[in-house]
Amino acid sequence: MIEARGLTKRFGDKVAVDHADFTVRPNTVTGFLGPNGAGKSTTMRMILGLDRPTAGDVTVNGRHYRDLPAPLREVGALLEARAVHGGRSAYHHLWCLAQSNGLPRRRVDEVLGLVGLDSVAGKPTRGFSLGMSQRLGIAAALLGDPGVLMFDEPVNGLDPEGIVWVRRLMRQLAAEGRTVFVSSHLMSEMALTADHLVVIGRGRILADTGMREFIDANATSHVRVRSPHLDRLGPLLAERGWRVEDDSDGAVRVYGATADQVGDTAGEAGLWLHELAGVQPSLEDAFMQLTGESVEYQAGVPGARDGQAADAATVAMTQPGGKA
Ligand SMILES: Nc1ncnc2c1ncn2[C@@H]1O[C@H](COP(=O)(O)OP(=O)(O)OP(=O)(O)O)[C@@H](O)[C@H]1O
Repeated sequence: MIEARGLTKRFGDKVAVDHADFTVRPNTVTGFLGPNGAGKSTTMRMILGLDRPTAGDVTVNGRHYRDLPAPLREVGALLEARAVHGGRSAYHHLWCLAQSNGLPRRRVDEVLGLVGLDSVAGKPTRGFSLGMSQRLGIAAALLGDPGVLMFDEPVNGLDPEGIVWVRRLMRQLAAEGRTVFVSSHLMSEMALTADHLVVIGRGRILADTGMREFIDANATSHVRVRSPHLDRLGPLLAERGWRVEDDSDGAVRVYGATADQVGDTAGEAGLWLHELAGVQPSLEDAFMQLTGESVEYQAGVPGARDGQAADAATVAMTQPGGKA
């Protein structure tokens, strides 16, 4: 279990983490989400005692990291996959870590096998791809067989097979009763991996909630409709009080209605439909909705208002079939 209370970190004038309260529980994969610069790495570094909080507190299993008698046996972490002495082999790197934490040599072989690096164990890590470095970082995190695991962007640089492997590993570690805290920018991946979410924006905790609850609270389902008669159907739908917005490729999104209601409305008016589908909101939809305001680095998008974030660009309200 990881518990943060009032956790705060300032770098000069910059408040990187601002009175953060959250709990990361066992038996669960907890996703740590936030836009670039939101404070994820700083939070993880404070959990591991690498950065000292300016105020507040964070504990692992009720103790500060620095007070843990055998840290690697209690917490395993992957923060910077590349932060490995490049001249050492993967085996040597892990063996050094094992020795300094009183762990047996056989554990090095076990974790190398677990992450699929046994065939390159003797090679210097400077020749490793980012994906191989990630696997080595995961091996190091697992070395002490700890109950608490933290991974900062673990699927960075991994190929699709590697991504599926990490997903299964995280879920398996949680199923074994461990506390798994993982950050990732890949929303679709996070949606498949995490049960619980801690969302941070500009250093503040914006949500600490279940995955389903988070999506339901921050995004709405809609009905996607394509029709050669949108110019007539749109006003009919709007008359019934449903919100109609342009979707991509000439389709529209209808909010507030079920697919049956939209289909019936079209049928009663004798209008053809080429597509009618109920669409559940994604984690990405909910995340963008919640964090749009807390994006620190915003990119301009052609056609968007000044300073509007590319990812946070909102779908323009239009008359169905008309122009934005
Ligand atoms: N050592 C430091 N000195 C000054 N500012 C820092 C330092 N470390 C982080 N920051 C600032 O604190 C804020 C939070 O940074 P942090 O790296 O924790 O964010 P993050 O959520 O991990 O971002 P990313 O997803 O881009 O890795 C940023 O504005 C960053 O520039």
